[in-house]
Amino acid sequence: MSTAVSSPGKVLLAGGYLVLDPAYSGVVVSTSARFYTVIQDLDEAATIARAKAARSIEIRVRSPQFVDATWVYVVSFDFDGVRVEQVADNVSSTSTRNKFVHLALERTLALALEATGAGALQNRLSYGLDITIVGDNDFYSQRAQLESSGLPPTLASLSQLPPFSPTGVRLPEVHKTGLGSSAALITSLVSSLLVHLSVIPRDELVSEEPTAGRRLAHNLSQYVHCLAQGKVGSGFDVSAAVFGSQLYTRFDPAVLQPLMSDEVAAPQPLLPIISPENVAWNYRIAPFKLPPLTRLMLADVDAGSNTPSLVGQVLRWRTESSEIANALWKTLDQINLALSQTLLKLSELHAHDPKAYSKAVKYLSTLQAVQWLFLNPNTPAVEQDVMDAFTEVQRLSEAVRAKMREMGNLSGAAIEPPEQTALLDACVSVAGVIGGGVPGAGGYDAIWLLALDPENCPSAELPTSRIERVWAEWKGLDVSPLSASESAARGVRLEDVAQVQGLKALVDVPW
Ligand SMILES: Nc1ncnc2c1ncn2[C@@H]1O[C@H](COP(=O)(O)OP(=O)(O)OP(=O)(O)O)[C@@H](O)[C@H]1O
Ligand SMILES: C[C@@](O)(CCOP(=O)(O)O)CC(=O)O
Repeated sequence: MSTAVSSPGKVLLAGGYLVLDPAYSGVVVSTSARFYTVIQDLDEAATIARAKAARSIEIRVRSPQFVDATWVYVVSFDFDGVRVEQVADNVSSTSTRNKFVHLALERTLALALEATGAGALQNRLSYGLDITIVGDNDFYSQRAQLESSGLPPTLASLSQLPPFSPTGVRLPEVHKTGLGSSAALITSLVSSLLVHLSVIPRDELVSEEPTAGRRLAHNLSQYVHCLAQGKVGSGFDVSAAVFGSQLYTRFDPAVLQPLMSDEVAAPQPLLPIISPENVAWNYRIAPFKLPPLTRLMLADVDAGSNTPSLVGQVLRWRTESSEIANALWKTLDQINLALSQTLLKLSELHAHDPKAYSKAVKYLSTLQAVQWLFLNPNTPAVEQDVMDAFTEVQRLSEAVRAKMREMGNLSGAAIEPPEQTALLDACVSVAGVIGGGVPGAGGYDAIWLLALDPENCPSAELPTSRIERVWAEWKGLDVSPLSASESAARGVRLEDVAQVQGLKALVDVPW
Protein backbone atom coordinates (compact mmCIF):
# COMPACT_ATOMS: atom_id res chain seq x y z
CA MET A 1 0.00 0.00 0.00
CA SER A 2 1.57 3.27 -1.09
CA THR A 3 0.29 6.85 -1.44
CA ALA A 4 2.07 9.71 -3.21
CA VAL A 5 0.78 13.28 -3.15
CA SER A 6 2.34 16.49 -4.46
CA SER A 7 1.54 20.16 -3.94
CA PRO A 8 2.88 23.28 -5.64
CA GLY A 9 4.84 26.29 -4.45
CA LYS A 10 3.56 29.86 -4.79
CA VAL A 11 4.32 33.34 -6.05
CA LEU A 12 2.27 36.30 -4.80
CA LEU A 13 2.34 38.52 -7.90
CA ALA A 14 0.29 41.31 -6.33
CA GLY A 15 -1.35 41.90 -2.98
CA GLY A 16 1.62 41.60 -0.63
CA TYR A 17 0.70 43.06 2.82
CA LEU A 18 -2.85 43.86 1.62
CA VAL A 19 -3.75 40.16 1.68
CA LEU A 20 -3.13 40.07 5.43
CA ASP A 21 -6.38 42.07 5.70
CA PRO A 22 -9.59 40.18 4.74
CA ALA A 23 -10.86 43.32 2.99
CA TYR A 24 -8.27 42.81 0.23
CA SER A 25 -7.22 39.99 -2.10
CA GLY A 26 -3.94 38.67 -3.45
CA VAL A 27 -3.09 37.47 -6.96
CA VAL A 28 -1.45 34.09 -6.36
CA VAL A 29 0.21 31.86 -8.94
CA SER A 30 1.07 28.25 -8.08
CA THR A 31 4.35 26.97 -9.46
CA SER A 32 5.41 23.92 -11.46
CA ALA A 33 7.91 23.34 -8.60
CA ARG A 34 6.24 20.84 -6.22
CA PHE A 35 6.76 19.04 -2.94
CA TYR A 36 6.19 15.27 -2.93
CA THR A 37 5.31 13.01 -0.01
CA VAL A 38 5.36 9.25 -0.51
CA ILE A 39 3.91 7.01 2.23
CA GLN A 40 4.47 3.27 2.27
CA ASP A 41 3.74 0.64 4.86
CA LEU A 42 6.87 -0.43 6.75
CA ASP A 43 6.96 -4.10 6.00
CA GLU A 44 10.26 -5.35 7.38
CA ALA A 45 9.71 -8.28 9.69
CA ALA A 46 12.11 -6.88 12.28
CA THR A 47 10.30 -3.57 12.53
CA ILE A 48 6.96 -5.28 12.90
CA ALA A 49 8.29 -7.63 15.57
CA ARG A 50 9.82 -4.67 17.44
CA ALA A 51 6.62 -2.69 17.18
CA LYS A 52 4.56 -5.63 18.42
CA ALA A 53 6.92 -6.18 21.34
CA ALA A 54 6.78 -2.52 22.28
CA ARG A 55 3.00 -2.43 21.58
CA SER A 56 3.62 0.70 19.58
CA ILE A 57 3.65 1.74 15.98
CA GLU A 58 6.64 3.26 14.22
CA ILE A 59 6.62 6.11 11.69
CA ARG A 60 9.87 6.87 9.90
CA VAL A 61 10.27 10.07 7.94
CA ARG A 62 13.21 11.04 5.76
CA SER A 63 14.17 13.97 3.54
CA PRO A 64 16.92 12.52 1.35
CA GLN A 65 17.96 15.92 -0.03
CA PHE A 66 19.42 16.85 3.36
CA VAL A 67 22.16 15.69 5.68
CA ASP A 68 20.94 14.05 8.93
CA ALA A 69 17.30 14.42 7.95
CA THR A 70 15.60 11.32 9.32
CA TRP A 71 13.03 11.42 12.08
CA VAL A 72 11.61 8.34 13.80
CA TYR A 73 8.39 8.52 15.81
CA VAL A 74 6.34 6.07 17.84
CA VAL A 75 2.59 6.22 17.88
CA SER A 76 0.63 5.08 20.88
CA PHE A 77 -3.03 5.15 21.83
CA ASP A 78 -4.41 5.96 25.26
CA PHE A 79 -7.66 7.28 26.69
CA ASP A 80 -6.62 10.84 25.72
CA GLY A 81 -6.35 9.87 22.09
CA VAL A 82 -3.28 9.25 19.93
CA ARG A 83 0.28 10.29 20.79
CA VAL A 84 3.15 10.75 18.36
CA GLU A 85 6.58 11.00 20.02
CA GLN A 86 10.01 11.21 18.49
CA VAL A 87 12.19 8.24 19.44
CA ALA A 88 14.71 9.46 21.98
CA ASP A 89 17.83 7.99 20.33
CA ASN A 90 16.76 9.67 17.08
CA VAL A 91 17.21 13.07 18.75
CA SER A 92 20.99 13.00 18.85
CA SER A 93 23.62 15.56 17.99
CA THR A 94 23.31 14.67 14.32
CA SER A 95 19.59 14.15 13.97
CA THR A 96 17.42 17.11 14.90
CA ARG A 97 13.78 17.72 15.54
CA ASN A 98 11.47 18.85 12.77
CA LYS A 99 8.55 20.75 14.25
CA PHE A 100 6.72 21.00 10.91
CA VAL A 101 6.83 17.24 10.28
CA HIS A 102 6.07 16.31 13.89
CA LEU A 103 3.02 18.59 14.14
CA ALA A 104 1.71 17.40 10.76
CA LEU A 105 1.87 13.78 11.94
CA GLU A 106 0.47 14.48 15.38
CA ARG A 107 -2.49 16.61 14.32
CA THR A 108 -3.39 14.56 11.23
CA LEU A 109 -3.44 11.33 13.24
CA ALA A 110 -5.56 13.05 15.90
CA LEU A 111 -8.04 14.16 13.25
CA ALA A 112 -8.02 10.69 11.62
CA LEU A 113 -8.85 9.16 14.99
CA GLU A 114 -11.90 11.41 15.29
CA ALA A 115 -12.96 10.84 11.69
CA THR A 116 -12.48 7.08 11.34
CA GLY A 117 -12.36 5.74 14.94
CA ALA A 118 -9.51 4.06 16.83
CA GLY A 119 -10.02 0.59 15.33
CA ALA A 120 -9.81 1.75 11.73
CA LEU A 121 -6.80 4.00 12.43
CA GLN A 122 -4.88 1.29 14.30
CA ASN A 123 -5.61 -1.05 11.45
CA ARG A 124 -4.28 1.37 8.82
CA LEU A 125 -1.16 2.01 10.92
CA SER A 126 -0.52 -1.58 11.95
CA TYR A 127 2.57 -2.03 9.76
CA GLY A 128 3.98 1.36 10.60
CA LEU A 129 4.67 4.04 8.00
CA ASP A 130 7.72 4.84 5.89
CA ILE A 131 7.48 8.46 4.65
CA THR A 132 9.77 10.13 2.11
CA ILE A 133 9.57 13.89 1.51
CA VAL A 134 11.27 15.73 -1.36
CA GLY A 135 10.96 19.15 -2.94
CA ASP A 136 11.77 20.15 -6.52
CA ASN A 137 15.19 21.77 -6.88
CA ASP A 138 13.70 25.26 -7.23
CA PHE A 139 12.70 25.38 -3.56
CA TYR A 140 16.35 25.55 -2.56
CA SER A 141 19.13 27.65 -4.07
CA GLN A 142 21.15 25.56 -6.52
CA ARG A 143 24.09 28.01 -6.70
CA ALA A 144 26.49 25.69 -4.87
CA GLN A 145 25.49 22.66 -6.96
CA LEU A 146 25.93 24.61 -10.21
CA GLU A 147 29.29 26.01 -9.08
CA SER A 148 30.62 22.60 -8.04
CA SER A 149 29.61 21.20 -11.46
CA GLY A 150 31.27 24.18 -13.20
CA LEU A 151 27.93 25.29 -14.68
CA PRO A 152 26.80 28.93 -15.15
CA PRO A 153 23.50 29.96 -13.45
CA THR A 154 21.17 29.47 -16.43
CA LEU A 155 17.94 27.56 -17.11
CA ALA A 156 19.90 25.15 -19.33
CA SER A 157 22.29 24.39 -16.44
CA LEU A 158 19.40 23.86 -14.02
CA SER A 159 17.90 21.28 -16.36
CA GLN A 160 21.15 19.29 -16.15
CA LEU A 161 20.92 18.85 -12.36
CA PRO A 162 19.41 15.58 -11.15
CA PRO A 163 15.83 15.86 -9.86
CA PHE A 164 15.61 16.35 -6.08
CA SER A 165 19.30 17.18 -6.05
CA PRO A 166 21.04 16.71 -2.68
CA THR A 167 21.69 20.07 -1.03
CA GLY A 168 24.70 18.81 0.92
CA VAL A 169 23.59 20.63 4.09
CA ARG A 170 21.27 20.19 7.08
CA LEU A 171 17.77 21.64 6.80
CA PRO A 172 18.32 24.73 8.99
CA GLU A 173 21.34 25.73 6.86
CA VAL A 174 19.68 25.57 3.44
CA HIS A 175 19.19 28.74 1.38
CA LYS A 176 15.45 28.79 0.49
CA THR A 177 14.15 30.62 -2.55
CA GLY A 178 10.81 31.91 -1.25
CA LEU A 179 8.51 29.48 -3.11
CA GLY A 180 6.85 28.44 0.14
CA SER A 181 8.64 25.19 0.99
CA SER A 182 6.99 24.80 4.39
CA ALA A 183 3.43 25.36 3.08
CA ALA A 184 3.96 22.93 0.17
CA LEU A 185 5.62 20.40 2.50
CA ILE A 186 2.82 20.56 5.09
CA THR A 187 0.12 20.36 2.42
CA SER A 188 1.63 17.33 0.68
CA LEU A 189 2.32 15.54 4.00
CA VAL A 190 -1.08 16.27 5.57
CA SER A 191 -2.99 15.43 2.36
CA SER A 192 -1.08 12.19 1.74
CA LEU A 193 -1.77 11.08 5.33
CA LEU A 194 -5.47 11.93 5.00
CA VAL A 195 -5.65 9.77 1.86
CA HIS A 196 -3.46 6.96 3.22
CA LEU A 197 -5.49 6.76 6.42
CA SER A 198 -8.77 6.72 4.43
CA VAL A 199 -10.04 10.00 5.89
CA ILE A 200 -10.58 11.33 2.37
CA PRO A 201 -11.12 9.22 -0.76
CA ARG A 202 -8.25 9.12 -3.29
CA ASP A 203 -10.51 10.50 -6.04
CA GLU A 204 -10.84 13.80 -4.23
CA LEU A 205 -7.22 14.63 -5.03
CA VAL A 206 -7.57 13.52 -8.63
CA SER A 207 -10.39 15.86 -9.60
CA GLU A 208 -9.39 19.52 -9.34
CA GLU A 209 -12.74 20.55 -7.84
CA PRO A 210 -12.80 22.10 -4.33
CA THR A 211 -14.47 18.97 -2.92
CA ALA A 212 -15.11 18.48 0.80
CA GLY A 213 -11.96 16.31 1.02
CA ARG A 214 -9.78 18.97 -0.58
CA ARG A 215 -11.25 21.63 1.72
CA LEU A 216 -10.59 19.43 4.75
CA ALA A 217 -6.97 19.07 3.58
CA HIS A 218 -6.82 22.86 3.24
CA ASN A 219 -8.18 23.61 6.70
CA LEU A 220 -5.95 21.06 8.42
CA SER A 221 -2.86 22.22 6.49
CA GLN A 222 -3.56 25.86 7.40
CA TYR A 223 -3.89 24.82 11.05
CA VAL A 224 -0.67 22.77 11.14
CA HIS A 225 1.25 25.45 9.24
CA CYS A 226 0.10 28.21 11.60
CA LEU A 227 0.99 26.09 14.62
CA ALA A 228 4.45 25.23 13.24
CA GLN A 229 5.18 28.85 12.32
CA GLY A 230 3.82 30.06 15.65
CA LYS A 231 1.48 32.57 14.03
CA VAL A 232 -1.59 32.85 11.84
CA GLY A 233 -0.39 34.45 8.54
CA SER A 234 -2.65 35.24 5.60
CA GLY A 235 -2.44 31.60 4.45
CA PHE A 236 -2.16 32.38 0.73
CA ASP A 237 0.76 29.93 0.46
CA VAL A 238 -1.20 26.96 1.84
CA SER A 239 -4.22 27.93 -0.24
CA ALA A 240 -2.06 27.92 -3.41
CA ALA A 241 -0.60 24.54 -2.40
CA VAL A 242 -4.13 23.10 -2.07
CA PHE A 243 -6.16 24.88 -4.78
CA GLY A 244 -3.55 26.21 -7.28
CA SER A 245 -3.45 29.71 -8.85
CA GLN A 246 -6.22 31.94 -7.52
CA LEU A 247 -7.37 35.30 -6.25
CA TYR A 248 -7.16 34.72 -2.52
CA THR A 249 -9.03 36.45 0.30
CA ARG A 250 -7.96 35.29 3.74
CA PHE A 251 -9.97 33.60 6.48
CA ASP A 252 -10.64 35.26 9.83
CA PRO A 253 -7.86 33.97 12.11
CA ALA A 254 -10.44 33.63 14.93
CA VAL A 255 -11.42 30.24 13.50
CA LEU A 256 -8.08 28.77 14.63
CA GLN A 257 -7.65 30.63 17.91
CA PRO A 258 -9.10 27.83 20.12
CA LEU A 259 -6.56 25.36 18.69
CA MET A 260 -3.47 27.55 18.67
CA SER A 261 -2.03 26.39 22.00
CA ASP A 262 1.27 24.58 21.43
CA GLU A 263 0.48 21.69 23.82
CA VAL A 264 1.63 18.22 22.80
CA ALA A 265 -1.88 16.84 22.62
CA ALA A 266 -4.71 18.93 21.24
CA PRO A 267 -6.83 19.88 24.24
CA GLN A 268 -10.09 19.57 22.36
CA PRO A 269 -11.56 17.78 19.34
CA LEU A 270 -10.20 19.04 16.03
CA LEU A 271 -12.90 17.94 13.64
CA PRO A 272 -15.66 20.39 14.65
CA ILE A 273 -13.26 23.29 13.96
CA ILE A 274 -11.28 21.86 11.03
CA SER A 275 -14.31 20.44 9.21
CA PRO A 276 -15.16 22.03 5.83
CA GLU A 277 -18.72 22.30 7.17
CA ASN A 278 -17.52 24.89 9.71
CA VAL A 279 -18.76 28.20 8.28
CA ALA A 280 -16.14 30.12 10.26
CA TRP A 281 -13.69 29.13 7.47
CA ASN A 282 -14.58 32.23 5.45
CA TYR A 283 -11.64 32.35 3.01
CA ARG A 284 -12.61 33.05 -0.60
CA ILE A 285 -10.87 31.80 -3.70
CA ALA A 286 -11.70 32.95 -7.21
CA PRO A 287 -10.28 31.29 -10.33
CA PHE A 288 -7.11 32.80 -11.77
CA LYS A 289 -4.51 31.79 -14.33
CA LEU A 290 -1.88 33.51 -16.40
CA PRO A 291 -2.75 34.11 -20.07
CA PRO A 292 -1.80 31.60 -22.79
CA LEU A 293 1.51 32.09 -24.63
CA THR A 294 3.10 33.85 -21.69
CA ARG A 295 5.75 32.50 -19.35
CA LEU A 296 6.32 33.37 -15.73
CA MET A 297 10.05 33.80 -15.04
CA LEU A 298 11.47 33.76 -11.52
CA ALA A 299 14.90 34.54 -10.18
CA ASP A 300 16.39 34.21 -6.77
CA VAL A 301 18.43 37.23 -5.67
CA ASP A 302 21.18 36.12 -3.36
CA ALA A 303 20.87 38.75 -0.68
CA GLY A 304 17.76 37.77 1.28
CA SER A 305 15.38 39.71 3.50
CA ASN A 306 13.55 38.86 6.68
CA THR A 307 9.84 38.72 5.79
CA PRO A 308 8.51 38.93 9.39
CA SER A 309 10.53 42.10 10.06
CA LEU A 310 9.32 43.73 6.81
CA VAL A 311 5.74 42.81 7.76
CA GLY A 312 6.26 44.23 11.27
CA GLN A 313 7.56 47.53 9.87
CA VAL A 314 4.75 47.92 7.33
CA LEU A 315 1.95 47.01 9.74
CA ARG A 316 3.34 49.31 12.44
CA TRP A 317 3.37 52.18 9.97
CA ARG A 318 -0.16 51.31 8.82
CA THR A 319 -1.40 51.60 12.42
CA GLU A 320 0.48 54.86 13.06
CA SER A 321 -0.44 56.54 9.76
CA SER A 322 -3.78 54.91 9.14
CA GLU A 323 -5.27 57.65 6.99
CA ILE A 324 -2.45 57.74 4.44
CA ALA A 325 -2.01 53.96 4.62
CA ASN A 326 -5.70 53.20 4.10
CA ALA A 327 -5.80 55.48 1.05
CA LEU A 328 -2.73 53.71 -0.34
CA TRP A 329 -4.25 50.26 0.38
CA LYS A 330 -7.44 51.27 -1.46
CA THR A 331 -5.68 52.58 -4.55
CA LEU A 332 -3.27 49.67 -4.69
CA ASP A 333 -6.14 47.21 -4.31
CA GLN A 334 -7.92 48.76 -7.30
CA ILE A 335 -4.76 48.42 -9.39
CA ASN A 336 -4.23 44.81 -8.23
CA LEU A 337 -7.82 43.91 -9.14
CA ALA A 338 -7.57 45.60 -12.54
CA LEU A 339 -4.33 43.71 -13.17
CA SER A 340 -5.91 40.34 -12.36
CA GLN A 341 -9.01 41.13 -14.44
CA THR A 342 -6.97 42.18 -17.47
CA LEU A 343 -4.85 39.01 -17.22
CA LEU A 344 -8.06 36.96 -17.12
CA LYS A 345 -9.49 38.91 -20.05
CA LEU A 346 -6.48 37.83 -22.12
CA SER A 347 -7.44 34.16 -21.60
CA GLU A 348 -10.94 35.02 -22.86
CA LEU A 349 -9.53 36.79 -25.92
CA HIS A 350 -7.42 33.70 -26.62
CA ALA A 351 -10.47 31.42 -26.34
CA HIS A 352 -12.41 33.72 -28.66
CA ASP A 353 -9.80 33.80 -31.46
CA PRO A 354 -6.61 31.79 -30.81
CA LYS A 355 -5.09 32.67 -34.22
CA ALA A 356 -5.44 36.43 -33.83
CA TYR A 357 -4.15 36.12 -30.26
CA SER A 358 -1.10 34.16 -31.37
CA LYS A 359 -0.34 36.73 -34.12
CA ALA A 360 -0.58 39.59 -31.64
CA VAL A 361 1.76 37.80 -29.22
CA LYS A 362 4.27 37.12 -31.98
CA TYR A 363 4.27 40.76 -33.03
CA LEU A 364 4.54 42.26 -29.53
CA SER A 365 7.28 39.81 -28.57
CA THR A 366 9.70 41.60 -30.90
CA LEU A 367 9.07 45.05 -29.39
CA GLN A 368 9.78 46.75 -26.09
CA ALA A 369 6.62 47.54 -24.12
CA VAL A 370 7.22 51.31 -24.62
CA GLN A 371 6.78 50.71 -28.35
CA TRP A 372 3.45 48.86 -27.93
CA LEU A 373 1.51 52.10 -27.87
CA PHE A 374 2.64 53.12 -31.33
CA LEU A 375 1.34 50.26 -33.44
CA ASN A 376 0.20 50.03 -37.02
CA PRO A 377 -3.28 51.64 -37.31
CA ASN A 378 -4.32 48.96 -39.84
CA THR A 379 -4.04 46.13 -37.28
CA PRO A 380 -7.25 44.01 -37.36
CA ALA A 381 -9.58 44.82 -34.44
CA VAL A 382 -9.31 41.41 -32.68
CA GLU A 383 -5.52 41.55 -32.70
CA GLN A 384 -5.64 45.15 -31.53
CA ASP A 385 -7.83 44.09 -28.57
CA VAL A 386 -5.19 41.56 -27.55
CA MET A 387 -2.40 44.12 -27.90
CA ASP A 388 -4.38 46.69 -25.92
CA ALA A 389 -4.91 44.19 -23.10
CA PHE A 390 -1.19 43.32 -22.95
CA THR A 391 -0.36 47.05 -22.96
CA GLU A 392 -2.78 47.52 -20.07
CA VAL A 393 -1.15 44.66 -18.10
CA GLN A 394 2.20 46.33 -18.64
CA ARG A 395 0.88 49.69 -17.38
CA LEU A 396 -0.83 48.13 -14.37
CA SER A 397 2.15 46.03 -13.27
CA GLU A 398 4.33 49.15 -13.38
CA ALA A 399 1.65 50.96 -11.34
CA VAL A 400 1.73 48.16 -8.73
CA ARG A 401 5.51 48.52 -8.50
CA ALA A 402 5.23 52.30 -8.04
CA LYS A 403 2.69 51.89 -5.21
CA MET A 404 4.77 49.18 -3.52
CA ARG A 405 7.80 51.48 -3.65
CA GLU A 406 5.64 54.22 -2.11
CA MET A 407 4.58 51.80 0.66
CA GLY A 408 8.26 51.01 1.23
CA ASN A 409 9.32 54.67 1.32
CA LEU A 410 6.54 55.69 3.70
CA SER A 411 6.97 52.74 6.09
CA GLY A 412 10.76 52.54 5.94
CA ALA A 413 10.62 48.89 4.78
CA ALA A 414 12.88 47.98 1.84
CA ILE A 415 10.07 46.49 -0.28
CA GLU A 416 11.57 47.29 -3.69
CA PRO A 417 15.04 48.51 -2.72
CA PRO A 418 17.02 50.57 -5.30
CA GLU A 419 19.12 47.56 -6.42
CA GLN A 420 15.93 45.63 -7.19
CA THR A 421 14.47 48.68 -8.97
CA ALA A 422 17.51 48.88 -11.26
CA LEU A 423 17.31 45.15 -12.04
CA LEU A 424 13.53 45.22 -12.67
CA ASP A 425 13.76 48.37 -14.83
CA ALA A 426 16.35 46.64 -17.00
CA CYS A 427 14.22 43.48 -17.25
CA VAL A 428 10.89 45.14 -18.05
CA SER A 429 12.51 47.16 -20.85
CA VAL A 430 13.50 43.94 -22.68
CA ALA A 431 11.50 43.31 -25.88
CA GLY A 432 8.55 41.01 -25.22
CA VAL A 433 8.45 41.49 -21.43
CA ILE A 434 4.93 42.26 -20.17
CA GLY A 435 5.67 43.13 -16.56
CA GLY A 436 7.36 42.19 -13.34
CA GLY A 437 7.91 43.00 -9.71
CA VAL A 438 9.04 41.79 -6.32
CA PRO A 439 6.84 38.88 -5.16
CA GLY A 440 5.13 38.69 -1.78
CA ALA A 441 6.71 40.86 0.87
CA GLY A 442 9.44 42.01 -1.56
CA GLY A 443 12.88 42.86 -0.24
CA TYR A 444 16.09 41.40 -1.58
CA ASP A 445 14.66 37.87 -2.08
CA ALA A 446 13.44 37.41 -5.62
CA ILE A 447 11.89 38.93 -8.73
CA TRP A 448 9.10 37.78 -11.05
CA LEU A 449 8.62 38.65 -14.70
CA LEU A 450 5.91 37.80 -17.19
CA ALA A 451 7.19 37.40 -20.74
CA LEU A 452 5.48 36.74 -24.04
CA ASP A 453 6.18 33.21 -25.23
CA PRO A 454 5.33 33.15 -28.97
CA GLU A 455 4.82 29.90 -30.87
CA ASN A 456 7.40 28.61 -33.37
CA CYS A 457 10.05 31.12 -32.39
CA PRO A 458 13.76 30.20 -32.47
CA SER A 459 14.91 29.79 -28.88
CA ALA A 460 17.56 32.55 -29.01
CA GLU A 461 14.90 35.06 -30.11
CA LEU A 462 12.46 34.29 -27.32
CA PRO A 463 11.91 37.08 -24.77
CA THR A 464 12.82 34.54 -22.07
CA SER A 465 16.27 34.07 -23.64
CA ARG A 466 16.77 37.85 -23.71
CA ILE A 467 15.85 38.03 -20.02
CA GLU A 468 18.34 35.30 -19.23
CA ARG A 469 21.07 37.29 -20.96
CA VAL A 470 20.27 40.35 -18.81
CA TRP A 471 20.41 38.18 -15.66
CA ALA A 472 23.68 36.53 -16.66
CA GLU A 473 25.39 39.88 -17.19
CA TRP A 474 23.84 41.69 -14.22
CA LYS A 475 26.46 43.06 -11.83
CA GLY A 476 24.42 44.85 -9.12
CA LEU A 477 22.98 41.68 -7.53
CA ASP A 478 23.70 37.97 -7.81
CA VAL A 479 20.72 36.82 -9.91
CA SER A 480 20.07 33.11 -10.27
CA PRO A 481 17.14 31.86 -12.37
CA LEU A 482 14.59 29.34 -11.10
CA SER A 483 13.22 26.87 -13.62
CA ALA A 484 9.64 26.99 -12.33
CA SER A 485 6.78 28.52 -14.28
CA GLU A 486 3.03 28.42 -13.56
CA SER A 487 1.67 24.99 -12.60
CA ALA A 488 -0.59 23.48 -15.23
CA ALA A 489 -2.28 21.37 -12.54
CA ARG A 490 -4.44 23.04 -9.91
CA GLY A 491 -3.06 22.45 -6.44
CA VAL A 492 -2.58 19.27 -4.47
CA ARG A 493 -2.81 16.05 -6.49
CA LEU A 494 -2.38 12.32 -6.26
CA GLU A 495 0.78 11.06 -8.00
CA ASP A 496 2.02 7.82 -9.50
CA VAL A 497 5.56 7.46 -8.10
CA ALA A 498 6.81 5.76 -11.26
CA GLN A 499 5.75 8.76 -13.37
CA VAL A 500 7.73 11.35 -11.38
CA GLN A 501 11.30 11.40 -12.61
CA GLY A 502 13.81 10.48 -9.91
CA LEU A 503 11.24 9.79 -7.19
CA LYS A 504 11.11 5.98 -7.21
CA ALA A 505 14.87 5.69 -6.88
CA LEU A 506 14.80 7.79 -3.69
CA VAL A 507 11.82 5.99 -2.20
CA ASP A 508 13.40 2.58 -2.85
CA VAL A 509 16.67 3.36 -1.01
CA PRO A 510 16.69 1.08 2.07
CA TRP A 511 16.83 2.76 5.47
N1 LIG B 1 12.42 18.88 2.42
C1 LIG B 1 11.97 19.08 3.66
N2 LIG B 1 11.80 18.05 4.50
C2 LIG B 1 11.35 18.22 5.75
N3 LIG B 1 11.06 19.42 6.27
C3 LIG B 1 11.21 20.50 5.47
C4 LIG B 1 11.68 20.39 4.14
N4 LIG B 1 11.74 21.64 3.61
C5 LIG B 1 11.30 22.49 4.56
N5 LIG B 1 10.99 21.82 5.69
C6 LIG B 1 10.46 22.36 6.96
O1 LIG B 1 10.07 23.69 6.76
C7 LIG B 1 10.82 24.56 7.63
C8 LIG B 1 11.06 25.90 6.96
O2 LIG B 1 9.92 26.65 7.10
P1 LIG B 1 9.86 28.26 6.93
O3 LIG B 1 8.46 28.64 7.28
O4 LIG B 1 11.02 28.85 7.63
O5 LIG B 1 10.13 28.39 5.38
P2 LIG B 1 9.30 29.13 4.27
O6 LIG B 1 8.88 30.46 4.78
O7 LIG B 1 8.25 28.22 3.76
O8 LIG B 1 10.44 29.32 3.17
P3 LIG B 1 10.39 29.58 1.59
O9 LIG B 1 9.11 30.32 1.26
O10 LIG B 1 11.62 30.39 1.32
O11 LIG B 1 10.46 28.23 0.97
C9 LIG B 1 12.09 23.77 7.92
O12 LIG B 1 12.68 24.18 9.14
C10 LIG B 1 11.56 22.35 8.01
O13 LIG B 1 10.98 22.09 9.26
C1 LIG C 1 3.62 40.13 3.32
C2 LIG C 1 2.69 38.97 3.04
O1 LIG C 1 1.43 39.50 2.63
C3 LIG C 1 3.21 38.14 1.86
C4 LIG C 1 4.53 37.43 2.10
O2 LIG C 1 4.82 36.70 0.94
P1 LIG C 1 6.23 35.96 0.69
O3 LIG C 1 6.38 34.96 1.76
O4 LIG C 1 7.28 37.03 0.70
O5 LIG C 1 6.07 35.34 -0.68
C5 LIG C 1 2.51 38.12 4.29
C6 LIG C 1 1.38 37.10 4.21
O6 LIG C 1 0.48 37.24 3.36
O7 LIG C 1 1.35 36.16 5.05
